[in-house]
Amino acid sequence: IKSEQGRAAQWLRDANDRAGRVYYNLQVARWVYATNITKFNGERQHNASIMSAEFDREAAENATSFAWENFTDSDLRRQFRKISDVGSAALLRKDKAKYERLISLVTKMETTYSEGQVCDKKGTCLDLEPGLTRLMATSRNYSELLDAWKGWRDATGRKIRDDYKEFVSLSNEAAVENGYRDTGDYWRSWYDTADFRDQLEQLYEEMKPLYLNLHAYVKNKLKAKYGESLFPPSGHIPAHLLGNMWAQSWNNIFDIVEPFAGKPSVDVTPKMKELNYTPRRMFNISDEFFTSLGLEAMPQEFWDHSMLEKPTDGRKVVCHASAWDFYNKKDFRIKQCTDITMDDLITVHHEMGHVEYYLQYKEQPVVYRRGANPGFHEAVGDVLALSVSTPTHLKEIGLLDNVTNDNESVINYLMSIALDKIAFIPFGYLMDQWRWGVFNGSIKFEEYNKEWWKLRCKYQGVSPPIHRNESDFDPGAKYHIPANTPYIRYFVSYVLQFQFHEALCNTANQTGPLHMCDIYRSTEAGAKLGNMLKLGSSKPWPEALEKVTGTRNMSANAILLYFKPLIDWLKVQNQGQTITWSEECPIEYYTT
Ligand SMILES: CC(=O)N[C@@H](CC(=O)O)C(=O)NC[C@H](CC1(C(=O)N[C@@H](Cc2ccc(O)cc2)C(=O)O)CCCC1)C(=O)O
Ligand SMILES: [Zn+2]
Repeated sequence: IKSEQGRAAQWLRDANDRAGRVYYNLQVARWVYATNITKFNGERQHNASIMSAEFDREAAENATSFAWENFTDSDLRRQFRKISDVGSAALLRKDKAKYERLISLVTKMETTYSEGQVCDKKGTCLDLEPGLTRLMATSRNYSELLDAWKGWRDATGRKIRDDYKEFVSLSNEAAVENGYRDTGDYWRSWYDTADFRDQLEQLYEEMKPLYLNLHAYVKNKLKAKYGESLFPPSGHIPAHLLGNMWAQSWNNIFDIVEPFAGKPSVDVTPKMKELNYTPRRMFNISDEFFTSLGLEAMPQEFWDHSMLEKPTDGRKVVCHASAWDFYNKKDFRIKQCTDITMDDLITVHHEMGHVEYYLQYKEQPVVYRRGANPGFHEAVGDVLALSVSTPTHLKEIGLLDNVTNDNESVINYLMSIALDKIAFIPFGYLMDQWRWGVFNGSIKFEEYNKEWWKLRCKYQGVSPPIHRNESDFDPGAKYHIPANTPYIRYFVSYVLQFQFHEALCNTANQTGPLHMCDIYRSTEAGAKLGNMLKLGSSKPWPEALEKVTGTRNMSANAILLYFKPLIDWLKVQNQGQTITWSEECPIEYYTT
């Protein structure tokens, strides 16, 4: 068995090298398409996807010539197990035409989404970025918001409803061919956790009281702003009033909900514009934070080849921000239609967190160049952003003139962070509850939209501001559905990032309250984080988590500790109020 293991190890080294070259070509073709949407580039991307899938399938087939399950070397076994899981490429073995249809459906849906526009009566058309995003963030006109909200869903979700139905059946066929019950079963396998769904439910329940209190407080402020009569008696908040196209983060309505007026503003967007910030400068700030921790700087190729702004030469691009690993240990990029806002400064850190992970695990075999689980990959940048967002840090980089940390300022600050992090929790949870239901057949095509709104009303406490029916397809108006990008990773990340933040703050000897911690320039914290990132997916994720936090379990304790002062304050604010809503959506699904 020894010599066979030796032979297998050699085969693995070759397979990983070949994989690197194949994935490089795939990423280049995908990048060219995403930064210049044309028919030709679409076909080129399609062909590269086929070649990459053929490679994966063939590698999996060749792996079966080794009795790897009996190997004594656990690392060899782990690599073979990962190489044997080919994902949707399993459909190639059964029916190549079906596989081609599957990937062309995803490209078609994602392109429809990326080209979506809303045009007003005068014929001025807005893209999602920056036009509609800015409108949803800054307009305080109920019907203007409603037109944008409805128009976006008409321009995207409605158009891909039948494509999505076909996609679901092909995706499930591939999952079954790959040895899973359905696509959701396959996606959850990446967490390698038997009671994963129960753990998620438990975490949601632990954070629910904080969300209920935030929801009640924000609803009261919105009623004062827009008028009680526009809110359904069921207790839901109309989904278009929360400063975001999907009501998934509410930080853009801070001015409406601000607890204490007259304090130094925590929204540094005006200051960024006043200082003539450029996207490049935003990326330099983020890069400097990473190097202050002793982590890797963005390489020169990153600055040479990234797309940091929406092109002005007429090219159609996928504006949805993304980070790219080209699997050649040299080429790493970000594509972002960066707007000069605090929101986008946070996103810059989020995307650069992905690239830092790529840089830290680039010496791993290709098969391990992944997050310990997908939630880890989503948490890296957000951990640093928690430090960057503190008033003391914003002052240090010149985005805040003065810092006051009396109790009222602390509540204002925690509110601004809660509007992003707590508001997101139910949305991050429900996105894949819907999709897993669609994939396992419990949500039928005829009730896609009804079931979507059931989850939105139940978990988020938001309701549709106008009547919806089954020719609408509102999940399709959220990027990750047409782009077929799983979402539970973000819910997991929002839990993990506070566990990482707490652990790294301790390592950085930050003794104050957790919400004021800034790990900037702590090379000890950076080393602890970097050593975990270097693992990639070479070890089970509880082991990676333990390396940073000392525990092997996800826990909501860190996020609850972080927001403790706000929780106490909100409970006082909401005394005597009903902080829940009826589980069902408002009967008529619309406001009179
Ligand atoms: C080649 C490729 O696909 N690469 C992957 C990375 C990888 O897998 O290696 C990738 O770049 N994915 C894109 C995706 C983009 C964003 C996103 O979609 N965010 C969620 C949820 C959220 C929102 C706010 C926030 O602060 C954190 C999360 C949303 O917008 O709903 C948009 C803005 C932020 C992150 C991303 O970066 O996760
Ligand atoms: Zn991400």
